[in-house]
Amino acid sequence: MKPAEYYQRDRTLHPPAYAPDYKTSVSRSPRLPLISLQNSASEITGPVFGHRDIDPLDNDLVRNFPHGGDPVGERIILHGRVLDENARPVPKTLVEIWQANASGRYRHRKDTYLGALDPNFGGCGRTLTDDNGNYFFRTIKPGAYPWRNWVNSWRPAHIHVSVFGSAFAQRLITQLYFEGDPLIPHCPIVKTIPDPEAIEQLIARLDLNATIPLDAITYKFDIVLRGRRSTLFENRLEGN
Ligand SMILES: O=C(O)c1ccc(O)c(O)c1
Repeated sequence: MKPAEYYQRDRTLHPPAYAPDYKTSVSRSPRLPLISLQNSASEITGPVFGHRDIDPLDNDLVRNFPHGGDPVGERIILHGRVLDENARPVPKTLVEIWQANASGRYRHRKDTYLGALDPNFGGCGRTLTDDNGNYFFRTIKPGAYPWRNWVNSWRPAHIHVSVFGSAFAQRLITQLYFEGDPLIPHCPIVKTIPDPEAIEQLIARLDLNATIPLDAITYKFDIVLRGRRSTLFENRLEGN
Protein backbone atom coordinates (compact mmCIF):
# COMPACT_ATOMS: atom_id res chain seq x y z
CA MET A 1 0.00 0.00 0.00
CA LYS A 2 1.23 3.50 -0.80
CA PRO A 3 2.21 5.31 2.38
CA ALA A 4 -0.19 8.12 3.26
CA GLU A 5 0.95 11.57 2.28
CA TYR A 6 1.82 13.80 5.21
CA TYR A 7 1.29 17.54 5.05
CA GLN A 8 3.35 19.42 7.58
CA ARG A 9 1.80 22.23 9.59
CA ASP A 10 3.21 25.71 9.33
CA ARG A 11 4.61 25.98 12.86
CA THR A 12 4.98 29.73 12.70
CA LEU A 13 1.19 29.92 12.83
CA HIS A 14 1.03 28.47 16.36
CA PRO A 15 0.43 30.85 19.30
CA PRO A 16 3.61 31.62 21.23
CA ALA A 17 3.81 29.87 24.61
CA TYR A 18 4.73 33.21 26.18
CA ALA A 19 1.97 35.77 25.52
CA PRO A 20 1.99 38.47 28.24
CA ASP A 21 -1.55 39.70 27.45
CA TYR A 22 -2.71 36.20 28.50
CA LYS A 23 -1.43 36.51 32.05
CA THR A 24 -1.12 32.88 33.11
CA SER A 25 0.96 32.09 30.02
CA VAL A 26 3.79 34.09 31.60
CA SER A 27 4.39 31.68 34.48
CA ARG A 28 3.46 28.60 32.45
CA SER A 29 5.68 29.12 29.43
CA PRO A 30 8.98 27.24 29.28
CA ARG A 31 12.14 29.22 29.98
CA LEU A 32 14.41 26.67 28.28
CA PRO A 33 14.33 25.30 24.73
CA LEU A 34 11.99 22.35 24.31
CA ILE A 35 13.44 18.89 24.03
CA SER A 36 11.90 16.10 22.02
CA LEU A 37 11.47 12.81 23.88
CA GLN A 38 11.66 9.42 22.21
CA ASN A 39 8.39 7.52 22.31
CA SER A 40 8.47 4.61 24.71
CA ALA A 41 5.96 1.79 25.23
CA SER A 42 3.78 3.94 27.48
CA GLU A 43 3.38 6.65 24.83
CA ILE A 44 2.60 4.17 22.07
CA THR A 45 0.52 1.52 23.80
CA GLY A 46 -1.61 1.21 26.87
CA PRO A 47 -5.18 0.69 28.01
CA VAL A 48 -7.78 2.34 25.76
CA PHE A 49 -11.43 3.08 26.12
CA GLY A 50 -13.87 0.63 24.58
CA HIS A 51 -17.61 0.85 24.01
CA ARG A 52 -18.29 -0.97 27.25
CA ASP A 53 -16.60 1.81 29.24
CA ILE A 54 -19.04 4.40 27.97
CA ASP A 55 -22.43 4.83 29.61
CA PRO A 56 -25.28 5.59 27.16
CA LEU A 57 -25.88 8.93 28.91
CA ASP A 58 -22.23 10.00 28.88
CA ASN A 59 -22.72 12.12 25.73
CA ASP A 60 -25.95 13.68 27.01
CA LEU A 61 -25.07 16.54 29.36
CA VAL A 62 -28.74 17.48 29.55
CA ARG A 63 -29.43 14.20 31.35
CA ASN A 64 -26.16 12.90 32.80
CA PHE A 65 -26.28 14.89 36.07
CA PRO A 66 -29.95 14.70 37.05
CA HIS A 67 -31.07 16.10 40.38
CA GLY A 68 -34.80 16.32 39.93
CA GLY A 69 -35.09 18.12 36.60
CA ASP A 70 -33.43 19.36 33.43
CA PRO A 71 -30.73 22.06 33.36
CA VAL A 72 -31.66 25.60 32.39
CA GLY A 73 -30.30 27.21 29.23
CA GLU A 74 -30.23 26.84 25.49
CA ARG A 75 -30.35 23.18 24.52
CA ILE A 76 -27.81 22.41 21.82
CA ILE A 77 -26.52 19.47 19.82
CA LEU A 78 -22.79 19.50 19.19
CA HIS A 79 -21.57 17.15 16.51
CA GLY A 80 -18.78 16.76 14.01
CA ARG A 81 -16.10 14.42 12.78
CA VAL A 82 -12.60 13.56 13.90
CA LEU A 83 -10.41 13.52 10.79
CA ASP A 84 -6.79 12.89 9.89
CA GLU A 85 -4.68 15.19 7.72
CA ASN A 86 -6.18 13.71 4.55
CA ALA A 87 -9.78 14.15 5.76
CA ARG A 88 -10.13 10.45 6.49
CA PRO A 89 -12.38 9.67 9.47
CA VAL A 90 -10.79 8.55 12.73
CA PRO A 91 -13.10 5.89 14.22
CA LYS A 92 -13.40 4.66 17.82
CA THR A 93 -11.68 7.68 19.28
CA LEU A 94 -12.53 8.95 22.76
CA VAL A 95 -13.80 12.54 22.63
CA GLU A 96 -14.37 14.27 25.97
CA ILE A 97 -15.86 17.70 26.66
CA TRP A 98 -16.14 19.93 29.72
CA GLN A 99 -17.79 23.29 30.05
CA ALA A 100 -19.48 25.94 32.19
CA ASN A 101 -23.26 25.97 32.59
CA ALA A 102 -25.65 28.49 31.02
CA SER A 103 -24.63 31.12 33.65
CA GLY A 104 -20.95 30.73 32.82
CA ARG A 105 -20.16 28.79 36.01
CA TYR A 106 -18.18 25.53 36.18
CA ARG A 107 -19.06 22.81 38.63
CA HIS A 108 -15.61 23.01 40.20
CA ARG A 109 -14.62 23.98 43.73
CA LYS A 110 -12.19 26.61 42.43
CA ASP A 111 -14.85 28.40 40.39
CA THR A 112 -16.21 31.18 42.59
CA TYR A 113 -17.95 33.22 39.87
CA LEU A 114 -21.26 34.61 41.10
CA GLY A 115 -23.16 33.04 38.18
CA ALA A 116 -25.45 30.38 39.66
CA LEU A 117 -24.62 26.70 39.78
CA ASP A 118 -27.25 24.55 38.11
CA PRO A 119 -28.25 21.55 40.26
CA ASN A 120 -29.00 19.55 37.11
CA PHE A 121 -25.83 20.29 35.16
CA GLY A 122 -22.45 18.60 35.67
CA GLY A 123 -20.72 19.92 32.56
CA CYS A 124 -18.73 16.83 31.50
CA GLY A 125 -19.34 14.31 28.74
CA ARG A 126 -17.58 11.71 26.66
CA THR A 127 -18.21 9.56 23.64
CA LEU A 128 -16.43 7.40 21.06
CA THR A 129 -16.46 8.34 17.39
CA ASP A 130 -18.38 5.93 15.18
CA ASP A 131 -16.98 4.09 12.13
CA ASN A 132 -17.16 7.31 10.09
CA GLY A 133 -15.43 9.42 12.71
CA ASN A 134 -18.68 11.11 13.83
CA TYR A 135 -19.24 12.24 17.38
CA PHE A 136 -22.39 13.63 18.93
CA PHE A 137 -23.24 15.39 22.22
CA ARG A 138 -26.39 16.94 23.60
CA THR A 139 -25.70 19.76 26.02
CA ILE A 140 -26.53 23.30 27.15
CA LYS A 141 -24.91 26.29 25.49
CA PRO A 142 -22.34 27.57 28.01
CA GLY A 143 -22.46 31.19 29.15
CA ALA A 144 -19.63 33.69 28.83
CA TYR A 145 -17.81 34.50 32.06
CA PRO A 146 -15.38 37.11 33.40
CA TRP A 147 -11.92 36.08 34.52
CA ARG A 148 -8.97 37.63 36.29
CA ASN A 149 -6.73 38.41 33.37
CA TRP A 150 -7.11 42.17 33.01
CA VAL A 151 -10.05 44.14 34.38
CA ASN A 152 -13.07 43.26 32.26
CA SER A 153 -11.62 40.24 30.45
CA TRP A 154 -14.45 37.93 29.38
CA ARG A 155 -14.16 34.45 27.99
CA PRO A 156 -16.47 33.88 25.03
CA ALA A 157 -18.83 30.92 25.43
CA HIS A 158 -16.63 27.89 24.85
CA ILE A 159 -16.42 24.14 25.32
CA HIS A 160 -13.15 22.35 26.10
CA VAL A 161 -12.52 19.30 23.91
CA SER A 162 -10.04 16.45 24.40
CA VAL A 163 -9.30 13.71 21.87
CA PHE A 164 -7.36 10.59 22.81
CA GLY A 165 -5.26 8.55 20.41
CA SER A 166 -4.55 4.86 20.79
CA ALA A 167 -2.95 5.32 24.24
CA PHE A 168 -3.63 7.61 27.18
CA ALA A 169 -0.35 9.46 26.62
CA GLN A 170 -1.64 10.55 23.21
CA ARG A 171 -4.03 13.38 23.98
CA LEU A 172 -4.86 16.59 22.18
CA ILE A 173 -6.85 19.39 23.81
CA THR A 174 -8.58 22.41 22.32
CA GLN A 175 -11.51 24.78 22.91
CA LEU A 176 -14.39 25.46 20.56
CA TYR A 177 -16.29 28.73 20.28
CA PHE A 178 -19.70 29.51 18.80
CA GLU A 179 -20.41 31.21 15.49
CA GLY A 180 -21.54 34.80 15.88
CA ASP A 181 -20.20 35.38 19.41
CA PRO A 182 -19.04 39.03 19.60
CA LEU A 183 -16.62 38.22 22.46
CA ILE A 184 -14.39 35.95 20.33
CA PRO A 185 -12.18 38.70 18.85
CA HIS A 186 -11.76 40.34 22.29
CA CYS A 187 -10.62 37.22 24.15
CA PRO A 188 -6.98 37.43 25.35
CA ILE A 189 -6.58 33.67 24.83
CA VAL A 190 -8.00 33.74 21.28
CA LYS A 191 -5.84 36.78 20.54
CA THR A 192 -2.67 34.74 21.10
CA ILE A 193 -3.49 32.85 17.87
CA PRO A 194 -1.68 34.61 15.03
CA ASP A 195 -3.53 32.92 12.18
CA PRO A 196 -7.12 34.12 11.50
CA GLU A 197 -7.89 30.85 9.70
CA ALA A 198 -6.88 28.85 12.77
CA ILE A 199 -9.34 30.93 14.82
CA GLU A 200 -12.09 30.29 12.25
CA GLN A 201 -11.39 26.57 12.58
CA LEU A 202 -12.06 26.77 16.33
CA ILE A 203 -15.55 28.18 15.77
CA ALA A 204 -18.41 25.67 15.76
CA ARG A 205 -20.82 26.51 12.95
CA LEU A 206 -24.54 26.81 13.28
CA ASP A 207 -25.93 23.72 11.52
CA LEU A 208 -29.58 24.60 10.97
CA ASN A 209 -30.23 21.48 8.87
CA ALA A 210 -29.39 19.31 11.86
CA THR A 211 -31.38 21.16 14.52
CA ILE A 212 -34.06 19.21 16.35
CA PRO A 213 -37.21 21.25 15.77
CA LEU A 214 -38.78 22.63 18.96
CA ASP A 215 -35.92 21.10 20.98
CA ALA A 216 -32.25 21.90 20.26
CA ILE A 217 -30.09 24.11 18.04
CA THR A 218 -27.18 22.30 16.40
CA TYR A 219 -23.56 23.34 16.00
CA LYS A 220 -20.98 21.45 13.94
CA PHE A 221 -17.31 21.24 14.85
CA ASP A 222 -14.85 19.05 12.94
CA ILE A 223 -11.52 18.18 14.55
CA VAL A 224 -8.49 17.62 12.31
CA LEU A 225 -5.71 15.89 14.21
CA ARG A 226 -2.62 16.82 12.22
CA GLY A 227 -1.14 18.16 9.01
CA ARG A 228 -1.56 21.55 7.38
CA ARG A 229 -5.32 21.57 8.02
CA SER A 230 -4.87 20.65 11.68
CA THR A 231 -7.12 22.10 14.34
CA LEU A 232 -5.10 24.18 16.76
CA PHE A 233 -4.39 22.23 19.97
CA GLU A 234 -3.33 24.07 23.09
CA ASN A 235 -1.09 21.28 24.35
CA ARG A 236 0.86 20.90 21.11
CA LEU A 237 3.43 23.64 21.44
CA GLU A 238 5.29 25.43 18.68
CA GLY A 239 8.23 23.35 17.53
CA ASN A 240 6.48 20.07 18.38
O1 LIG B 1 -5.40 29.29 31.13
C1 LIG B 1 -6.09 30.03 31.80
O2 LIG B 1 -5.65 30.82 32.61
C2 LIG B 1 -7.56 30.01 31.54
C3 LIG B 1 -8.39 30.95 32.10
C4 LIG B 1 -9.74 30.93 31.83
C5 LIG B 1 -10.27 29.95 31.02
O3 LIG B 1 -11.56 29.90 30.71
C6 LIG B 1 -9.43 29.01 30.46
O4 LIG B 1 -10.00 28.08 29.65
C7 LIG B 1 -8.08 29.03 30.71
